[in-house]
Amino acid sequence: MLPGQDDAALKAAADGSVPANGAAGTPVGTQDDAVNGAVEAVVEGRVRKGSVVPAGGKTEPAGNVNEDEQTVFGKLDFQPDFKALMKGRKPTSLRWENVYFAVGGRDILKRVDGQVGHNQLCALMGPSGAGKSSLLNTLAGRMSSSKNKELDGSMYVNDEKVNPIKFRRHVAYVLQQDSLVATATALESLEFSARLRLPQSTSSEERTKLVEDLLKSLGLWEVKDTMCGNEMIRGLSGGEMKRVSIGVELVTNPQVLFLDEPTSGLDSYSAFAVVTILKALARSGCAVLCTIHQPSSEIFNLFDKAVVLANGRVMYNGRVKTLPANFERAGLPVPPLTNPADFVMVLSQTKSEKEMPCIDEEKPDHVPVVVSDDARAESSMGVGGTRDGSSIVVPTSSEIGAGRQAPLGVQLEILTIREFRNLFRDKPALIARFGITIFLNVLFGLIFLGAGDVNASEWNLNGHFGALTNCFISALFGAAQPPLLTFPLERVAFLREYSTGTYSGTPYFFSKVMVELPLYFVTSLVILLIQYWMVQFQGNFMILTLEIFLIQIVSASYAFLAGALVNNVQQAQEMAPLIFVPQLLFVGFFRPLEDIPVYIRWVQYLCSLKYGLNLAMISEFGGDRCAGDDNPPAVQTNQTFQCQQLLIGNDADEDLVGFYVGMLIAIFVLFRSGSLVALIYRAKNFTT
Ligand SMILES: Nc1ncnc2c1ncn2[C@@H]1O[C@H](COP(=O)(O)OP(=O)(O)OP(=O)(O)O)[C@@H](O)[C@H]1O
Repeated sequence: MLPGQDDAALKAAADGSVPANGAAGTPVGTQDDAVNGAVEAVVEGRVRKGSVVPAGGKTEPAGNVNEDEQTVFGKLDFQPDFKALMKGRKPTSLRWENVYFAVGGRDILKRVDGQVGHNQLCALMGPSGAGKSSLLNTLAGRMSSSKNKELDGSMYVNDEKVNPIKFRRHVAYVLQQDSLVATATALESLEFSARLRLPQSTSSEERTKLVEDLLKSLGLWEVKDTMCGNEMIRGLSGGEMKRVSIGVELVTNPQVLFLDEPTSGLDSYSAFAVVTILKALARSGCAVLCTIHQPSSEIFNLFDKAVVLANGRVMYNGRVKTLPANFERAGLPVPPLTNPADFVMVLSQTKSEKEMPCIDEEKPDHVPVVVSDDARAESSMGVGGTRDGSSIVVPTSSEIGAGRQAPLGVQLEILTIREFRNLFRDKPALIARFGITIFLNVLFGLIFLGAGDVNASEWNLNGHFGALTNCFISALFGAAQPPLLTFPLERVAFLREYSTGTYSGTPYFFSKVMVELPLYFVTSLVILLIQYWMVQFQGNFMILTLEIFLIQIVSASYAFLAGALVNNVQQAQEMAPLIFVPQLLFVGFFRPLEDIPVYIRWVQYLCSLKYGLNLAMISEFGGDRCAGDDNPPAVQTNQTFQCQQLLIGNDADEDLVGFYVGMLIAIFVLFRSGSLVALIYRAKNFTT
């Protein structure tokens, strides 16, 4: 048995109350209607003894696809087969009734009903703004809570009323935008998901087998070692990426799969491959509902049924095969040689609300006619009962992100491995990071060449001090840039993984810290290795390196907090002045701190540059380090005096080294904690 399978489902399979999925292996689309009907009756009889399945919500026969599908695309060059994944699982049907959603008093979903029958693949269609994503998100338990949103309705799984939020762990949701880690291969992406989302009792052999089966069924075996890629890293094609996104969600063996426009942006063959996979999944027992825009007739015909929304109402709810006949009966025949999908989309966009048909095959006595607005509202209200019976409730913060999770230590280990892999594989970012650091520091070294040589006759304190402050200020600026973008760049992937309970925020956050600390140490070393001898600094090499390291990690803390508070890269970049400008203003160079109004002076305690520079000045100009061994005693005394005056003038007290270090550590802890809280709070309160 594969992990994640339900004991009750296995028991039901054993006692014959459900079909042994895939055992029949009946190819879809090859039977004539009589055979189809017979197979359906058999399957239906075994699955739902004594229950009446409405016409549109028919059970489809289980089995494989791709065996005899007659399409212009021919057959796929791989066999999507999810029987092993869904083995023992009772086929799932999904039904929703009376679903109502309003925002700010505006009705978005006006009490809609629909159903995905056993083994069915259902398309959710409609023009932009019709309410497709709202319905999908509602059923997936992903609707956000807020004062101005009203949500109501009922959802049933295998005819049992469920709360979509409580049912979330059995649901997989594939977003329109692929949110995969660019440097992870297809295999690693699935392994990551399997390692963190499968029960910890799953053996590594079971996990490996599951991931391999999935890669083969998704047609990804040949490209399993290719990185997902992004704009900078060449990787998988769009269709392959989409299949990886589906695979990442399938590892949990979901009962219901929702997809938001899985074919968007794909060429027709890739779209065909994706929908064929979805059909195979449906045939294996998973209820599949996906929004889709303008499918070609080839792809539309792969769907078993369609739910078409227009202006938040159901315009069509029934089988794809019978769609033309149903519209003809409603007096709206599909013109010859017209793709029925195009026809319904045009209809939904051109008819006024009053003229809009309301065809629902699932109503036992449905009469597909154009009904008046009032009558339609009434009939829809009548189906789902009253609001008292609503099972759709808004998730609370604690419910979002909650789910089956590996222990924190395992999460941290796996996330840290992924971070390190990401660091080393993202060569352009690594080269840019170190390339720019080396270039700039060589430039600084040349500009301040020999400025710290206290034995030279042309030594002057201003140049020496300028070299030191420039070294620290540039280290601060350089360190803040990458982390400022870290969270915004990874936000979509993080939210997907967090909302599916793959991991929690704390290990994610600490995995970043684990990678960042050694990285900043190496960067600090590179900075000083270049500048120390070019400038001829006088302080202890290792102490100066540690001070640069400290100022870098504190500076990164501000950037992490800013990054955790924004939604995208652009907003993050706009936050940059907020990090840098106060640092410069509260260092005391432009206006002595005691002259800054007292009610704003406290900001100095949050600015790390001041403490970092005080430490650097003490290391570089403290004691008799400015004297110069080769200088005559008078010059030694003079230079030492100048340096002591510099320390006094800048409030750098050699007795307060511990305080400065403590303040830097305190700022580090404060801002890191702040960014962790912000990250988790925003992720918990984020819903689509
Ligand atoms: N949280 C929300 N706040 C405000 N308006 C919303 C919210 N969710 C949905 N809407 C509005 O509801 C309407 C339906 O949106 P929805 O995203 O469900 O449509 P859709 O059919 O999926 O459209 P598309 O195909 O363009 O994605 C839109 O006008 C949208 O602006």
